Amino acid sequence: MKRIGIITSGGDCSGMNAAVRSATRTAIGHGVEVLGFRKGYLGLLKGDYLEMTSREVAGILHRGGTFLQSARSEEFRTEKGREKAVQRLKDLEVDGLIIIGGDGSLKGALALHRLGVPVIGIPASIDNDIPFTDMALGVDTALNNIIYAVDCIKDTASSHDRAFVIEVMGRNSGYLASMSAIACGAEYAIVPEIECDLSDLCNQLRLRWEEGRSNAIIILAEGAGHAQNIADTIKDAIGFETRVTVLGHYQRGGAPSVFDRLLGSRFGNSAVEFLLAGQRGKMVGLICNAIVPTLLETVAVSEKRPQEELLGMASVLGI
Ligand SMILES: Nc1ncnc2c1ncn2[C@@H]1O[C@H](COP(=O)(O)OP(=O)(O)O)[C@@H](O)[C@H]1O
Ligand SMILES: O=P(O)(O)OC[C@H]1O[C@](O)(COP(=O)(O)O)[C@@H](O)[C@@H]1O
Ligand SMILES: [Mg+2]
Repeated sequence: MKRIGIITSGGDCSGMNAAVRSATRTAIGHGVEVLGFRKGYLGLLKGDYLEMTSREVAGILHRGGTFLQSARSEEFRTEKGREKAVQRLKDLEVDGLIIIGGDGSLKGALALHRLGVPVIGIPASIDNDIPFTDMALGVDTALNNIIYAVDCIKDTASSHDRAFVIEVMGRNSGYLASMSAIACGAEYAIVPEIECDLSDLCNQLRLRWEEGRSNAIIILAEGAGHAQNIADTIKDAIGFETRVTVLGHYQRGGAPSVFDRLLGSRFGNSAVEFLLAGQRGKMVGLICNAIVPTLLETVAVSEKRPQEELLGMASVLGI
């Protein structure tokens, strides 16, 4: 291979820059040129790229987001769009592509692989909903952001005897909600994977209220319910004064944690090594602390569910 491309696609997350830097420098170390396409599949379709040098990726390791920028592209979802992307790669004499992104971007990577493009995917999404990797890039930093915010809210909740419903990200994934509930000692986590019985939640909070616990933290994954409705239901059922905080995109930014810097560096390095060694249509994943490649075909048809024992632990520790 003489020239490869790199893109960051879908929801951005901290650690993407570490992966771009590592992949770029690994390729350059092998004498391979690197093009960094801007804004994910959008830049690929437009032919909007940067010629990546070792200097180009200097000073980005500690920065959140992605300096290549990210986007969601409707055109790439169409067959015509993907054929245009393949032609663009041929015109630019790009022999292989590293795709850093979430579940959707990795499905796009599989589509390109089926069209004959040598691709390796890197899982990057704060949702941690991608199978065949214990952790995706960005998850650890997002969790650290959340626990900082929840700890702050706990101080004010206890000062005023209030219950807070704190909405965290995860439209279809309860990972951030359940793990942050354990890490912050929240009373309850509401996740999309498990039906929430609001009357049961209120009964439990009432028991605690009667025992003298006059504040509560309920962490809600954004896809699992409406924060204000839940807060109103708790207020009506128990008499707790309630407040809602939506953490929103704050969770996705900020300097990557040590874990995400190391993971991004390992993913970027292995992705290029695998690509140059002739592996095709695979995703690198972290499994039992080793970087393991899995076929994108397998990743696409598999589902990652939150670990039942951790969800159970979240409810037991909230007592
Ligand atoms: N099934 C699919 N086939 C082809 N391309 C896809 C598919 N799903 C997503 N994509 C492409 O990947 C982009 C990012 O996907 P999205 O789901 O929005 O984010 P993420 O990768 O973070 O999950 C989409 O805008 C689209 O261009
Ligand atoms: O960036 P947007 O368009 O506001 O989307 C928000 C969604 O992106 C995420 O932050 C990350 O999801 P993806 O990595 O799959 O894009 C979700 O938790 C959230 O629901
Ligand atoms: Mg996604």
